[in-house]
Amino acid sequence: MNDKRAFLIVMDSVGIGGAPDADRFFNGDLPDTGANTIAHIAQACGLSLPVLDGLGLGAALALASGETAPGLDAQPQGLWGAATEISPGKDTPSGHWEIAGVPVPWQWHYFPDEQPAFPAAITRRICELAGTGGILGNRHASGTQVIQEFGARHIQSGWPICYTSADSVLQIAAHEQHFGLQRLLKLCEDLAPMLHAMKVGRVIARPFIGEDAASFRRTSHRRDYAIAPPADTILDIALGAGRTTHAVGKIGDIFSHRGISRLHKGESDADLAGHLVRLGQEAEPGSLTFANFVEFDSLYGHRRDIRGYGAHLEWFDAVAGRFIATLRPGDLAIFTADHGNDPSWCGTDHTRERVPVLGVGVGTRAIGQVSFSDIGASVMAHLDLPAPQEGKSFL
Ligand SMILES: O=P(O)(O)O[C@H]1O[C@H](CO)[C@@H](O)[C@H]1O
Ligand SMILES: [Mn+2]
Ligand SMILES: [Mn+2]
Repeated sequence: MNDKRAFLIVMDSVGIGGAPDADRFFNGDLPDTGANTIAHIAQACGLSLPVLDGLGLGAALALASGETAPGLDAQPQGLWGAATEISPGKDTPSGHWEIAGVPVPWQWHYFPDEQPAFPAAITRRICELAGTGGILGNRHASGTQVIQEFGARHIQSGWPICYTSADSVLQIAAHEQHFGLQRLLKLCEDLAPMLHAMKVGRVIARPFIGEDAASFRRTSHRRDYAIAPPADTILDIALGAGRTTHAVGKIGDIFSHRGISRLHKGESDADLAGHLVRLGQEAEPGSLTFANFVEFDSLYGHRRDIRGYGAHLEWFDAVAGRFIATLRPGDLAIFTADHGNDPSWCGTDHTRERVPVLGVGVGTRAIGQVSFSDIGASVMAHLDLPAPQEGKSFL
């Protein structure tokens, strides 16, 4: 067997602008045209990313969008390029599945930005499963704001807080103790088949703790109940060929737990960084490690926190350096992203953008403009495994 290892690392929402179809995606009434996560953070507060920029982040930014950014001007030393998505959604599963060789072949169902957001049949089903007389929320919302607003009424009435966003999701926030964590997870799991049948991508359990608006806080016990990918992804192909596949962070949930040998979860990106560095040291010959670092998106992008996002990028850059130091000759590591989430943009939703493709282990190489699925095809080529249904290796 080929001993080479592959590491595919998704920096969730770290986009570089330039998506050719950005005008078809919206935050509120405003199209995503011009959104650029990396450029706008760098222009607002400067960025020092010696590792990622050294691989070619600034060069990829200029290639993707024609933008330059202060501090991102190194001569690329790695494999570098920019990837464009074709799936009709700017959500996390669409981005990851396409990276893994399976663009989304259907239109997702989105709930309208109206009140109520959910049709009566869904509300009835939630009430029946939860044993409650109603639901709270029932609209588009930010998850941190919705628990501030409805948390106290939730504790008092016992009704679950149900909300959605510009993504194809139905999210249910409920208190870990007053409602019960296991009860919330069971509710979401039992509700998911109805939603999946209508092409709603995910039902997401959003447990929280605290006793009043000042102390309500979401916990790391979030769980996503996602539609399964419609074809074999690189994880299915690698596992099916007898390779070990490591899923770090949300990857298990995103792929509906298919094609995964071992899950490595954590409370925070800091925990996941520990897993990634350990896997760099320990992952088996021939293995595939697929990691997602979610906090760029969940803590900073959706919260429109430009400085927080910038600081997290700089923290991650140091993690990337520590991880790269563990790699062995023959290994390939690729850093990329699944969509944008420009914290300088209006609204609170993802932004349609191109993403960087930054590789370590194959020398300095400009790959130019590629597609999301070329990333998965390249990982499979590196591992000497069959290509997924879409994509062409750039190696
Ligand atoms: O505001 P919160 O609850 O973090 O929701 C965000 O998280 C969801 C799933 O990733 C997205 O659809 C976005 O709305
Ligand atoms: Mn994402
Ligand atoms: Mn998100």
